[in-house]
Amino acid sequence: MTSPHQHEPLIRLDQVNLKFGQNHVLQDISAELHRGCITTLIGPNGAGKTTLVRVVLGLLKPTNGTIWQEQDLRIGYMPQKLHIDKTFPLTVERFLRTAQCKDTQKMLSVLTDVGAEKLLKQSIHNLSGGEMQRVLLARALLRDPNLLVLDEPVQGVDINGQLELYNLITRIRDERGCGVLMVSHDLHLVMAATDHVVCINHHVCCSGHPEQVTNDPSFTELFGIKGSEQLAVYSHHHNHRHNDHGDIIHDHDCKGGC
Ligand SMILES: Nc1ncnc2c1ncn2[C@@H]1O[C@H](COP(=O)(O)OP(=O)(O)OP(=O)(O)O)[C@@H](O)[C@H]1O
Repeated sequence: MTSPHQHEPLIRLDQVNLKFGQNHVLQDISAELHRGCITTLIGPNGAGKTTLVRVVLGLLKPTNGTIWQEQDLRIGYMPQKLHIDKTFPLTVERFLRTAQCKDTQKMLSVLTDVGAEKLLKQSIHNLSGGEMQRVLLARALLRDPNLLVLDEPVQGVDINGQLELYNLITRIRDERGCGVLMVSHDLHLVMAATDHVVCINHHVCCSGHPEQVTNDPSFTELFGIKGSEQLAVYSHHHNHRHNDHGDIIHDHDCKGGC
């Protein structure tokens, strides 16, 4: 979908810092999210990805730095995990109602958008990993978001299911023209459809366009030609290393990576 508003900024972070006590988790983070643009946030365990997402969601206030957001910003959030007590009977319909939606037609519409319209009356406890992710995505769409925030959306899903979910996210972006911020735990694989990659390890290590995987035999072997065409490796060009606390050690021959 093309729109005159495409690529307009939705949210802008400028020199954002956040400390939990002595733990300086976010250090001078500057980034922009745009309409119609998929931004993928990558980085090692404990790098501050989820913390940054929580700042974007407005759940955490930065220690210092500024955040500008468009007046009409509506965020749809898909969490990393959801713990629902197995003894608590819950259908997909009742689960979607927890997003303040009582309109069954609207629920069916978002479930149809994610290819899960048959699941409305199903117990949430009987869903496969991929079905659960689709239902979580449908819930995020109920608010008609112009920014979708997805924390590890393919977690617990097999490789074919992952590719399907990535395709689905791209289609939703194309149809709705919304911006997408996606957290990925994988340093090596980001989908080719990602427009922008931001790698953080407390600070922004590097950011830019993902590189297309073309003739890498291991990718072709793992994912097949179709899959490898859709996956890209993000090359890291660092001019620094980190010590054990994540602080920067300037080094023009960076061996440590992010
Ligand atoms: N509410 C909190 N209070 C104190 N420390 C926190 C809090 N939330 C996160 N942290 C700390 O901040 C650091 C970054 O955590 P965060 O969850 O943002 O990392 P992450 O990059 O998302 O990690 P992972 O890839 O493992 O999910 C960690 O050291 C974590 O212990």
